[in-house]
Amino acid sequence: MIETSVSRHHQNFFQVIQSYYQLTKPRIIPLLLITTAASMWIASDGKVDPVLLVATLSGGTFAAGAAQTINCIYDRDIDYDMERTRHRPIPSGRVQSRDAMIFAIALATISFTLLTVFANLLSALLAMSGIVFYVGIYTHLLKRHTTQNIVIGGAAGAIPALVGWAACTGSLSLPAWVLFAIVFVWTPPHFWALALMIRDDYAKVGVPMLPVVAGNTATTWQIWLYTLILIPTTLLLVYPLNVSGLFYAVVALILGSLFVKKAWALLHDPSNQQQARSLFLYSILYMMLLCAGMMIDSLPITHQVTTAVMALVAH
Ligand code: HEM
Ligand SMILES: CC(C)=CCC/C(C)=C/CC/C(C)=C/COP(=O)(O)OP(=O)(O)O
Repeated sequence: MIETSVSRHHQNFFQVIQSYYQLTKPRIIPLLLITTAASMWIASDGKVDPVLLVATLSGGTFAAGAAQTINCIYDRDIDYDMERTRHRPIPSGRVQSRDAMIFAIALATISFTLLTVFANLLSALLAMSGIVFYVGIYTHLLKRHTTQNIVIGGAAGAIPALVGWAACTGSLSLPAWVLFAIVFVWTPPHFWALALMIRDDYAKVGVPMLPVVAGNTATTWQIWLYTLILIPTTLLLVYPLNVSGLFYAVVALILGSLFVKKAWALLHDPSNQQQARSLFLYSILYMMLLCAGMMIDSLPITHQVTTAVMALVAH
């Protein structure tokens, strides 16, 4: 079908490496890793074993790379038709589907091995379930069939937080599920803000992304509602769970207020591409800084400083 063998034969070694690298959609992976790291920091009270950290983040990287590669194979038809995705390695003919599948299986195998050997079986199985969920549930079952595709599919992107927790503790307790919920609730505003900007691309290939089916106004309402749920969800770590403290609470509230402000502006101007773009970019910065806030908060020194400051204020 779309695959051509033209360009494949004209690539030098580095271009081949680059093509395989691109299959993993590498720009998204760092943020997935930041959520994993934040989870690990909280799970181990700010004292993460460096070997475990490196092994878990590597395992997470390979699993996410495998998931994205299989997604690239599955979606090659629509990727070819959309401007934004046309130049990906498979639709542009630089990598064959069969080779990409071998690459994905290799990545998944390395991931499973790393996580089982250096962390534990639970974290390895969770990472594999992330691949299965992203490919089987999101890409296959939902993406082309329902406007709720990314809401339910967003669970895949929230699994790395569980992987981090499991790697440190060997189990999944309540805080792990709150971290999962934070990424889960964050995903709809993150993605729909972008979908507002590239609505026509999705419409062209018949992917029923919310703005395509329900329109801009309905989408900004949904973004607004998820944003309102997101803020209290982030605070569950402070109360009632008490695994994060004052520093994180302040960070979460400041970052959250800005999110609400941007979602509110978009709600009142649903067709403003600039606002949508601003919210999309901010969603990424938000998740980075929120996770950084969790990590800093979990450090013993932060606990000492905030306790001292509280004591001063109380006097
Ligand atoms: C079902 C859930 C999600 C969908 C459908 C989605 C979709 C997208 C899309 C289409 C892009 C634009 C990428 C491009 O231009 O090639 C994007 C960008 C991005 N996404 Fe998501 N995303 C989801 C969840 C997540 C999650 C869970 C994370 C990490 C925690 C994440 C992190 C990012 C980042 C960091 C970018 C910016 C990449 C860049 O610099 O271009 N996304 N997302
Ligand atoms: C633990 C583990 C392995 C988890 C996997 C999590 C994972 C890969 C999440 C990615 C979410 C994401 C960026 C979807 C892109 O959607 P899309 O495919 O619709 O984007 P596109 O339109 O750019 O193709």
